[in-house]
Amino acid sequence: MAAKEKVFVVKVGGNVIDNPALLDTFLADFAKVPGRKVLIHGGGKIATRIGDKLGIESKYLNGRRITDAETVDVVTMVYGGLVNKQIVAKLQAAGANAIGLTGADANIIPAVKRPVKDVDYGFVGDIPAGTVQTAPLQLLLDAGLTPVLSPLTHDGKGQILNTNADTIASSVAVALASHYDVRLVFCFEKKGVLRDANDDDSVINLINQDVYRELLAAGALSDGILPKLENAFAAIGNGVKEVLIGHADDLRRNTSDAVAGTLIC
Ligand SMILES: Nc1ncnc2c1ncn2[C@@H]1O[C@H](COP(=O)(O)OP(=O)(O)O)[C@@H](O)[C@H]1O
Ligand SMILES: CC(=O)N[C@@H](CCC(=O)OP(=O)(O)O)C(=O)O
Repeated sequence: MAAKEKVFVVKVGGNVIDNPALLDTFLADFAKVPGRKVLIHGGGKIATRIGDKLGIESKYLNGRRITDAETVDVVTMVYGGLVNKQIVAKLQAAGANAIGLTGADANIIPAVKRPVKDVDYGFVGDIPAGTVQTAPLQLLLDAGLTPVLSPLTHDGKGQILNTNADTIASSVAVALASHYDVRLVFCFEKKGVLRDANDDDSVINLINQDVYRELLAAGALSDGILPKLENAFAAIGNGVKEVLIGHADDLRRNTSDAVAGTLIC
């Protein structure tokens, strides 16, 4: 069988997006990543700040934003508009022919509103296995374009849903893995997953299920690192060839043969 072509699926998070110098360096590096690539961005921090200005308080539970009717409007404007279009413009300036999309565009990411159990997350979308549509992404990639996806999905009935950007990255990577050799790289402002969240140099180079359980039991993981690891394991368990979690400044290394940060296996 012929070897599959390679695709890099890269996710960049809110702390990087909120730091203009870090973001510019990251986007310049991303533009230079050779071959087919997809960027997924977050922007939670900016949505929180703009929500505050509008008098709309942000509430999170288990790393997910509780998204009521007012909040879904804020995140639609911030993720689908401001953040997505600024990233696309910067990538164009850096020489990558980027095209910015939400998961509603071309029906790339149909989702299901999270059912109310103990908690009502509001307009938060879960992505059922096998629903991401790869055909539009393949068309764009074949045309030499670089899709830039915001963390918005839709329910097929006209409602935009807010979906954690790490979940989007993992689901897109898994879907593309049927067609390509996929390396998924989560980029944030730490050098990797840390054994001690207060010690930036305590990076764990390799995390398997046993180490993951041990870290959970030790209480070493909190906030946004929880959905990141859940999504990283979902990707590696469902056909994605390589999954890395590292610093935005290490993107060049993490899209080459070298690895900097945490490898998930
Ligand atoms: N053990 C840990 N290793 C790394 N980050 C951790 C750890 N425990 C908690 N965190 C927190 O998780 C955050 C990463 O999640 P998040 O802010 O959602 O990332 P992103 O910017 O990619 O969206 C880090 O900024 C850090 O504050
Ligand atoms: C449901 C949910 O929590 N959605 C996220 C989407 C943005 C995101 O994931 O941004 P980061 O990658 O910057 O954290 C939120 O609104 O915060």
